[in-house]
Amino acid sequence: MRSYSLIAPAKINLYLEIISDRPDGYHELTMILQSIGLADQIDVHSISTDSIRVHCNHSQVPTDKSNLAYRAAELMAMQFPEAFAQYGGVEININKQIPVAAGLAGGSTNAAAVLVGIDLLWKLGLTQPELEELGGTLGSDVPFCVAGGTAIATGRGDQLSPLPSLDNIYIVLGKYRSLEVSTPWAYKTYREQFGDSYIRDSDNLAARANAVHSGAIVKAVVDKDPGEIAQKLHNDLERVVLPAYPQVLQLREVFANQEGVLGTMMSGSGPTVFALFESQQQAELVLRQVREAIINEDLELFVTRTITHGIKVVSSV
Ligand SMILES: C[C@](O)(CO)[C@H](O)COP(=O)(O)OP(=O)(O)OC[C@H]1O[C@@H](n2ccc(N)nc2=O)[C@H](O)[C@@H]1O
Ligand SMILES: Nc1ncnc2c1ncn2[C@@H]1O[C@H](COP(=O)(O)OP(=O)(O)OP(=O)(O)O)[C@@H](O)[C@H]1O
Repeated sequence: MRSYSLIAPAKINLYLEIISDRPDGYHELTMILQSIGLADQIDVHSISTDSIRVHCNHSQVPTDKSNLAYRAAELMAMQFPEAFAQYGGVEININKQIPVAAGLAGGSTNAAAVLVGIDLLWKLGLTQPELEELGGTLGSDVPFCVAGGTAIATGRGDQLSPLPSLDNIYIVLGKYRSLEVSTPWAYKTYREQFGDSYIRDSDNLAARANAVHSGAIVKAVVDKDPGEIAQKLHNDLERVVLPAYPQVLQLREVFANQEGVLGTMMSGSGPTVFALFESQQQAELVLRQVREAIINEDLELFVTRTITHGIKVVSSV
């Protein structure tokens, strides 16, 4: 095969708790990550020159080396120079549907798809843990994007433990097109404001265990109880992003006041806000109500749902 098309789903954070900072400059986290139906399509194919080329239909997405998909291809070329020499270069087409810089792991899932696609193109036969490990060198969210489904993520977000799959919880996503939140800014601001409460004593296991409060939502996920999951949603980064972005706070409040919303929260470092629903009908109704409550063409709204997979191959030629 010389060409693969892959679906690269976005993620939301059902839970994000910051435990402490780390010597490597990252933060120690406890998260629950969830793949959702909103996805980009990534096409990868071999080309005769020994170069990496990226094309994208979205004007805000760079196509040079700063694109995470480009960096994923470059990493594969460096790790597997013989395969790169044998199969030649790679052309990557990104059909972007996931809002950019939105807290939905758009770049990370594109990178994950390129790792999976090149593994297939070059017949490397890498295992999922090997792909996840490579992904971790590109970004903290990339290993989850390879695996997908529902998972607890610890460490800097790259250590994954799968949870039972959550299928068909319906979701409305809201994002202001012109608002972007920088992930490094969000973590840095959090550290400046709340760093005093970090548990830095790595030997004090009891203190670290007490610092993690994810037990109730993990139980709700294991019980597959959407109402209970929605009650236990949590994201520490809301503490810095909501005060700095009043529009995001307002959107969250509008969601919270709609009938049928099980729960609402900001995803990752934002600014996307999501709300959870029992049915697609309720989700579509609330989308229309929010559109009427906030008359602003800058606000984009999507209905989607939880899904049980990460990167998926849809065709090969
Ligand atoms: C906000 C989340 O999307 C939630 O899933 C992730 O924690 C961020 O994942 P990501 O975008 O893949 O992040 P990376 O590319 O690894 O890191 C971007 C920047 O975010 C900060 N960062 C990220 C992850 C982490 N555990 N601690 C951090 O402090 C660091 O400043 C880092 O330089
Ligand atoms: N393939 C890509 N898709 C989208 N953005 C990319 C990509 N590669 C690089 N970028 C750059 O990365 C920045 C962050 O975009 P991205 O959509 O990945 O953010 P995000 O969803 O907030 O990520 P995360 O949830 O992992 O923190 C953008 O401003 C964009 O310039």
